[in-house]
Amino acid sequence: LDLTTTIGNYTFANPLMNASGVNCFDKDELDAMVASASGSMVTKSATVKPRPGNPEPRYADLTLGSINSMGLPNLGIDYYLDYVATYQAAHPADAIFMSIVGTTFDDNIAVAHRIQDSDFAGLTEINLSCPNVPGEPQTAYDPAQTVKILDALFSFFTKPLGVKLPPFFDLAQFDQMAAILNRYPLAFINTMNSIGNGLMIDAETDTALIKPKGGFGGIGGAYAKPIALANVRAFRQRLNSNIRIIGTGGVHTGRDVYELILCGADMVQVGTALHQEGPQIFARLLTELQAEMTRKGYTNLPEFRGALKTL
Ligand SMILES: C=Cc1c(C(=O)O)[nH]c(=O)[nH]c1=O
Repeated sequence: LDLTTTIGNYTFANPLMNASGVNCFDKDELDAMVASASGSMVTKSATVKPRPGNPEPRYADLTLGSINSMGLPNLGIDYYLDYVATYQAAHPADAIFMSIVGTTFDDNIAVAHRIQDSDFAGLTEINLSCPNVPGEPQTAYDPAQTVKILDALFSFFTKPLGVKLPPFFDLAQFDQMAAILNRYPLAFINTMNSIGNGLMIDAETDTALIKPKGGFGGIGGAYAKPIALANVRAFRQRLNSNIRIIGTGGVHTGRDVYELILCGADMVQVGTALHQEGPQIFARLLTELQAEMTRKGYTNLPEFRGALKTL
């Protein structure tokens, strides 16, 4: 079966990759992604300077997913630029993604300049949806701030650029956000980030599971799947066809991958399940995706991409 998928001038052998923040913090984790069966990979969202992140416990596995308030721990943009420079020299034909984020408007611009001025030849994902920087609202929930950042970025950034979005829950919000995004030459959007500011409790101690923010953290995993399917579908229905879509949220089986593509996804990222199962999950997901395609009589992704039926 043909699992190739394309974003702009980049073609990937298959649509699977990690979600930023999972299995991509340092060289060891990134090398494990390179060794996996994934079609591509993305680095942990990088800030201008390294960050230790929030106090622990800041992550917990849940029966139906995960909760995290990591607080943007990362080794800084220079570390990840070094890693991708080495990677590109060794894999000139394979494109990977770098994720960037700023805790202020100026930092978003500064970290983007670092990529623009580098030899990085892959795709850049700017994170407009980190829910766990105390005191900082998720950028993409503020339309004016989103416009301000995208106006500034596209005044100098010429490399392929996409945005990582938080989930939206109202059709008017889909309309408003899509109208903004359609004004820019985006290579892709990635929908979605974790569902911000959930809360889970330890039954023995009646205590919040994680320490930061009084236990509030982003929710991923099975809890996220219905929201991710809807966000992929809603943006596919609203965005210009030249803006591709990466679908993220709730992937645990090949059928989950299939359903995000059915809703319109070009690439599919795996977060919580990758954290819980490890990079060998990609070989399992590819086997299961191909089994589902065969069951449905498809031999490639465009045959069923966006083909969700409604009653
Ligand atoms: C980059 C910060 C993020 C984090 C974090 O580092 O707390 N967790 C998420 O679930 N999504 C994010 O975008």
